[in-house]
Amino acid sequence: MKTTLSVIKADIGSLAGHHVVHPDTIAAANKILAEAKRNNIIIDYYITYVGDDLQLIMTHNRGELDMKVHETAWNAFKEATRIAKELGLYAAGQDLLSDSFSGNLRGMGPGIAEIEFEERPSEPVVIFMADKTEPGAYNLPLYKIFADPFNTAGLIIDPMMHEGYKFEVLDVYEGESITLNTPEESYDLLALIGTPSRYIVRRVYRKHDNLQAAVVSVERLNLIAGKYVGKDDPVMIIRAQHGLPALGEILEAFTIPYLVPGWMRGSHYGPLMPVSQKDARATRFDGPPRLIGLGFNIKNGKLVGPTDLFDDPAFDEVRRTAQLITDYIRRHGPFMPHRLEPQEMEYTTLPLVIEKLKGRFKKESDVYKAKHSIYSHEGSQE
Ligand SMILES: O=C(COP(=O)(O)O)[C@@H](O)[C@H](O)[C@H](O)COP(=O)(O)O
Repeated sequence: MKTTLSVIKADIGSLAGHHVVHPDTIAAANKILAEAKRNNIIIDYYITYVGDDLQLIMTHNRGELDMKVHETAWNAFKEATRIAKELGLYAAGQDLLSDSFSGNLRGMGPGIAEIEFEERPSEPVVIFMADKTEPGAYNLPLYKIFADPFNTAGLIIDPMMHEGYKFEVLDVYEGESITLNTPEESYDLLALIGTPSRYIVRRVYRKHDNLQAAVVSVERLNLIAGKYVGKDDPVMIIRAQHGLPALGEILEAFTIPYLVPGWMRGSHYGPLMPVSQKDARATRFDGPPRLIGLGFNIKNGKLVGPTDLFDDPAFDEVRRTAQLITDYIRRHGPFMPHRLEPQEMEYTTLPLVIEKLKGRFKKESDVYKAKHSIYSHEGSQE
């Protein structure tokens, strides 16, 4: 029988601002998941958080997008929201865009990463969870892990990996997807995923046997809601070892605190800082964007672990570099390239401010007029 690993997350309200999940809301979600386990809807579960996002990690045999599993997650988020409201936590129920559950959670606000597989004799998985950024933030490490031999030695050395991997990329503006093969189509792949706000790596497969190796939650909240409702704060599952990238090759991709969009008001680029669970809280300028990584083994659907992967001095220098980048880029204040580009600011509250100034602009010669508005997607470079 196949096992499904479902990681479903939502911001249902947090303590002292968009900062950290409150333990009482975790306890509320725990009651619902414990009951689902007793009723054999799920086999096992683990609940955690990164910043203000509540993370439900569940195993079962029901496949992806299963109604009962998704309803369980929905009920857990609803119950946690009820407690968040009782405690007066900030932005209670923020990511629950709908009032009632209908079939599965797609398009309802929570982020979803699910993967169904035949368990190998030993099944190591890594779950990454980020706060104050968006799904395209995983494009860069996924490329490094599955396509860059300077990161992943196994691409050269291990015959099971040597043929390469297939990347399924979603265009979130057009609602289309494309699958590209590496290494032969690497440049085409990079041409797309170098624009991570639009082209998001959703799944990765090993080429020679189609084994699925990775999945990302691709929901972009603001595109779904049509307005700013917080950042998507994506999760990613990667299967490791024995013909897949080794744990250390997966973690190697996070040794540079690369710049991601998000941070304060979802409107700024900042370094993605890998931290331990105890530091998974947004502080400086509501950030900097944080990433945690938990490692598990899955045996007959049971979750063995976790191990807190960035709780390690080997990542101290990465964090220090992230602080230096933070200091440097913060000095740009409201100026690009710290602040996001206009197309992305469209989903924040900035257009309301600009709208107010509209009547005060005076007509000038057409020489100064561009063919397209910078706030319109039409005719843009993307
Ligand atoms: O990005 C943020 C929240 O995103 P998140 O909830 O983590 O998805 C924060 O920086 C807020 O935008 C900021 O704290 C202002 O919040 P409000 O006062 O507008 O709620």
